[in-house]
Amino acid sequence: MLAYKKTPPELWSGRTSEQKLYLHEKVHCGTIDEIEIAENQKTIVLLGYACDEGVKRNQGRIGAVNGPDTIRQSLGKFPNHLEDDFQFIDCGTILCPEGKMEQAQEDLSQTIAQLLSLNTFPIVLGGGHDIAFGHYQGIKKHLGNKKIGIINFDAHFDLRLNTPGNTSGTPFYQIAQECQKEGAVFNYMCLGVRRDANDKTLFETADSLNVKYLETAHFNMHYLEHVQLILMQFIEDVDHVYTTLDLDGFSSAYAPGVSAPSPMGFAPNIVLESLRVIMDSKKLISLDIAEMNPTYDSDGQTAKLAASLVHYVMHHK
Ligand SMILES: N=CN[C@@H](CCC(=O)O)C(=O)O
Ligand SMILES: [Mn+2]
Ligand SMILES: [Mn+2]
Repeated sequence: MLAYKKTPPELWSGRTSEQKLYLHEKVHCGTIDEIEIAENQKTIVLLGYACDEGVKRNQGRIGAVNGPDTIRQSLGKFPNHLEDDFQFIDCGTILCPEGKMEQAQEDLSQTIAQLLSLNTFPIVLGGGHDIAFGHYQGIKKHLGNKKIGIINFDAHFDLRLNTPGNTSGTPFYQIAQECQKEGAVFNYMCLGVRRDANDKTLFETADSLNVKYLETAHFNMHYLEHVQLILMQFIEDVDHVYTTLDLDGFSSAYAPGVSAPSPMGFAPNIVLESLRVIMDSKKLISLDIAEMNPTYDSDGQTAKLAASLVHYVMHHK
């Protein structure tokens, strides 16, 4: 691995108790090689991807390099409702030395494949949305020829052509290209797409790649039944689901701390309802949260939202 940082346990802090009432008291920090898993034990592993090189290349506002630690600091203060025999591990952060995004993605991919082979459930904290390319590669390494469905909650398709180079705006185009080369189906759904944040060519690319998507106007509680239905139909067609949550899909009223904010973005309740459908399917193999940018956060509210999402997923696994 090119660059990696073990999480210092002091990063996790909060109220103290005798009964591990808080997540900072439940978590164990260690490298992937130190993880010991008892047979049949449920294990959730947090992994950081501290990289905003892709955002920089995409002409965005940098700062997401500090996303993973900020989410950890917020999450540590949350209550722990996990069963005693449930393991919660923080296996550190993949770093991205200046300009080395592709190497960081490769390191992420290797680590994800290893975590999945250990039968754990990874939750990756970003970092720019280039996290998705590395994360997907790792899942694919582990699953071989199985059908992977990608569900992205995002204001953006992130289907920009990577001919000028890979960025935080190209991950799903890169995956689509790879699927095409291998003669595999590209199973990609994007929920919360903003017409005012994706140009005409991106909609054309999405259509030509048979991407399933819902625009923000139709991704809210008024359309709950429809949202549930299209999610169930999408999930039925694949063997496993990889979910990626780009915080910039949320309205900036909820998530100001991102590289590219969305004043007219979606609200948390429809995301939680969607996550419930995904988790009930029992096909969710791995998840990440992208684009946490503490530089632009206000009163830690985006970090808290990200931590709430992690908390929700952890407690429904
Ligand atoms: N990760 C994706 N980012 C968006 C950025 C949009 C913007 O700069 O406003 C994209 O490329 O589409
Ligand atoms: Mn994105
Ligand atoms: Mn986005």
